[in-house]
Amino acid sequence: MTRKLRWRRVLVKLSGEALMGSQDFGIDPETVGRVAKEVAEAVSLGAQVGVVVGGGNIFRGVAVAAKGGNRVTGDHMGMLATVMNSLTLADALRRLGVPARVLSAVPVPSICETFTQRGAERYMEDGDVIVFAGGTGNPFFTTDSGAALRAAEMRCDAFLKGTSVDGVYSDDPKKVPDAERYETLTPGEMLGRDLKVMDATAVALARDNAIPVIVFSIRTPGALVDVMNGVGKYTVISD
Ligand SMILES: Nc1ncnc2c1ncn2[C@@H]1O[C@H](COP(=O)(O)OP(=O)(O)OP(=O)(O)O)[C@@H](O)[C@H]1O
Ligand SMILES: O=c1ccn([C@@H]2O[C@H](COP(=O)(O)O)[C@@H](O)[C@H]2O)c(=O)[nH]1
Repeated sequence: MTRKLRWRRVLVKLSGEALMGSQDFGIDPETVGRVAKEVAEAVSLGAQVGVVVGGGNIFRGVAVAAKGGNRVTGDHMGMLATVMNSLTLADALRRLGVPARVLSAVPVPSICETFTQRGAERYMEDGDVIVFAGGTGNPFFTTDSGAALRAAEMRCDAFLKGTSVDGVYSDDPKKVPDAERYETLTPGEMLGRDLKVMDATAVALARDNAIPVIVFSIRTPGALVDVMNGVGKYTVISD
């Protein structure tokens, strides 16, 4: 018996920091392999999958600005960091036999294709996993906003944010141990309470396009497939 798919097409946002594994910086190949396997399993359920990887394991523009440097240059470097993460994830997917393509909002034509909505649509319909690199292509944004933008452009049925915590809490659970996890929240509640797990632009963009956001822990093995099957621990943000 074939299980009914919860969503036909999903955008999976993976935290850059999750790719570090137990390291303090950079890319841990073993962790990338484990995450790629989980994406491959999501694909095997029959869904069309787009992925956005953050860059926090390598570089964030705000870190430059905090030290008095040029924020725009810092953001350019951050976007290039997401290209690096995307390349390694796509390679790991291909090693598992999953066709994967990196489409970057920042043109680096000798390395990967430049993002166009039409190109991405064609590849997704063919069943390729698209790894959307370079965020929005603009400074002063984050990959969460880039992911919400791609989810809207690609008409995804859900935006699955895989991060280092297993949902949205009443406060940052890493700082406030007795913070409570929400099962569901509306985007209005999320924005009104200024909850920080993802930026307000991303929440608003998903809300305006009626795309539910599911926040789950990509550090928990199997959590992505559980979310696809509607089980496990996560928070749903939707009206
Ligand atoms: N109310 C909250 N509920 C849950 N997490 C929160 C909350 N407030 C702050 N956080 C923090 O937000 C973090 C997730 O945001 P962050 O931007 O660090 O991750 P990311 O987007 O997954 O990573 P990256 O930028 O590397 O892609 C969590 O690690 C958590 O500590
Ligand atoms: O649209 C975008 C997306 C990202 N950036 C820069 O990249 C880093 C890494 O992304 P995270 O979302 O923080 O993981 C980000 O801090 C920005 O510096 C960008 O400029 N525009």
